[in-house]
Amino acid sequence: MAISAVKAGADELRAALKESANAFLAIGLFSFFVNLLVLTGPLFMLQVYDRVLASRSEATLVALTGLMIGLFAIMGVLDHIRGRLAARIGANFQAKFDKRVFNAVLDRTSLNARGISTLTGMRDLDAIQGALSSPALFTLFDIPWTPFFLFIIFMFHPAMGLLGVAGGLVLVSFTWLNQRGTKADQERAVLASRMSDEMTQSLQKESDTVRALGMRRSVSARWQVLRDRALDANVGYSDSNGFYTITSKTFRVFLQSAILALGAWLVLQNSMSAGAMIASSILIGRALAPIDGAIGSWSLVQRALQGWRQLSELLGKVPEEESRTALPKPRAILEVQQVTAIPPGEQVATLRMLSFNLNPGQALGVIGQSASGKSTLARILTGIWHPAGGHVRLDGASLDQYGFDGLADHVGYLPQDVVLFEGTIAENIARMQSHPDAEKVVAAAKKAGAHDMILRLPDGYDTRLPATGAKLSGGQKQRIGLARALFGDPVLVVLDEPNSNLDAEGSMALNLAIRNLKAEGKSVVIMAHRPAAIEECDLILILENGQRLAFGPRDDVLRAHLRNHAQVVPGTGTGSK
Ligand SMILES: Nc1ncnc2c1ncn2[C@@H]1O[C@H](COP(=O)(O)OP(=O)(O)OP(=O)(O)O)[C@@H](O)[C@H]1O
Repeated sequence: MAISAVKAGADELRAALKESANAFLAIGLFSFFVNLLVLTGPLFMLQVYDRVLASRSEATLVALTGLMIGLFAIMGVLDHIRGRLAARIGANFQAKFDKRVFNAVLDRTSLNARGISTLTGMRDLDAIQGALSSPALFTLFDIPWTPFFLFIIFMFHPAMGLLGVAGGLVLVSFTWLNQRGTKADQERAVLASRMSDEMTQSLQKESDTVRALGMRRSVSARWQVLRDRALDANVGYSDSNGFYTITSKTFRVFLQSAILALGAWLVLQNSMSAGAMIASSILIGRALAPIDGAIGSWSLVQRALQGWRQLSELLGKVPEEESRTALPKPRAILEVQQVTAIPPGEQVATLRMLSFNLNPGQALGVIGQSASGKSTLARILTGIWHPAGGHVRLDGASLDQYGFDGLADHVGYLPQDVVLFEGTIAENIARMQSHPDAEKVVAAAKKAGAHDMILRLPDGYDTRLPATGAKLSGGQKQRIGLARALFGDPVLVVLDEPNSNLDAEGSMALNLAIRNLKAEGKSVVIMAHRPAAIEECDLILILENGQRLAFGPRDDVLRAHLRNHAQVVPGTGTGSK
């Protein structure tokens, strides 16, 4: 992984934090006054012990108490405000990245790249948001005050100061040990629960297969192993973190008493006043609170840091798409020039130096054995994958010049496995637009020859589909998938095995749709296994091991390369090879 990509991702995150610079400054300012007001308690004690008790003046006590109440009230308000500011920094950060991370996660998933789990993207963002909004943030602002409070204790008596510093050092070592002792456990816990979540998701999706093949016991055993691992790591983490948290808390309480004991001894030696003894005890508690807080919120911070690293990597690997100059609607002229394709994260090319042209009104059938590269070509033509070499041009412009969303307006795609989303049939055809234009939806369905089939559904176009699209048969899904591909009047339509689930009626509707597209001057590419799909094709491309074996007019290519061409597409002549 290129370090520069991670750096670019981290820079993007940092830039977003910089946008909250004013809020950070305000928190700094409020923290300044909050910490200054912390002196209220010790000063009050100092006055009560050394002045009120000595003078036995009730009026002074009342005045001091009134002042103390006022100052504490101000401190409470300021502390509350900085809490609200922190919550807003976290929320702004999340709001800024929600869409960006969601898109990056989607792109990353569709690229199917290795090495980074896309599931963590949103959780990483939540973790950073959580840490930014939590009191962990204040630790950063409060810790610089620790030396100041220790200095005041020194002023009371050097021995008290030394005890405070020694106590602080012990707590810092606890923090360090905590960090070392829990990091591995925490990372293990996050990884294990991520893996079990991913498995749960994929099993949920394939629950029918799992049940039908009696795989429930074996997959649940595998899942259980992951769950147990996550649980083990979590318990380990919680044990060690808990140990350090409790030990440091107890130590801090002990230190407060120890400093009282030392103070009392110094008072007995007449080296210090009783007020200073009490004030020191309060101050030491406050001086060491941020260190204690750092240990307590360590898991939050650690998770946020891990999230920061992972998000930097994700955002660095999937840079934000630059805004492109919108191009006019292209003509259906497709040029594939010396294209080589390598699946993301792989080394070996699955398409090699492939070239062909397609003109308006032409349909190309792409045939070839399994794994010959047909679906790879579909992904390249739709811009899902970028060519590792060569160019794909639509009306002269390479596909990336249209931008990802822009391209989708011009290129329709029917994938091999049609997945419909939770929503109505109309929304699905309209590619999940929330208020789809009914006219366009019906036009696309009619073009796909799916209109009548949709009307026969219980609620017609408003039939609601569950997340799995489960209500429909394979053929119905494929026909709605075709309507979705044709929505918005694309000029190039790429159909990957469009008839694998179609009955005779569906096949006829498909062929009619292809004929109509050709008549409208669109171009169509059909990846085909079944002969019926290439009936309407003018051209044929035969792929073998990712290379072009033949390309040309359908009948010529079939006659030259297939022994049984007459059976493949009836009416293409009688000669055989
Ligand atoms: N996402 C991917 N990651 C890695 N390799 C892939 C990926 N998709 C396809 N391949 C590889 O690319 C090669 C071509 O696969 P492709 O799906 O393009 O073939 P196909 O001709 O469409 O096959 P089929 O007719 O069985 O659908 C195969 O060797 C396959 O293993």
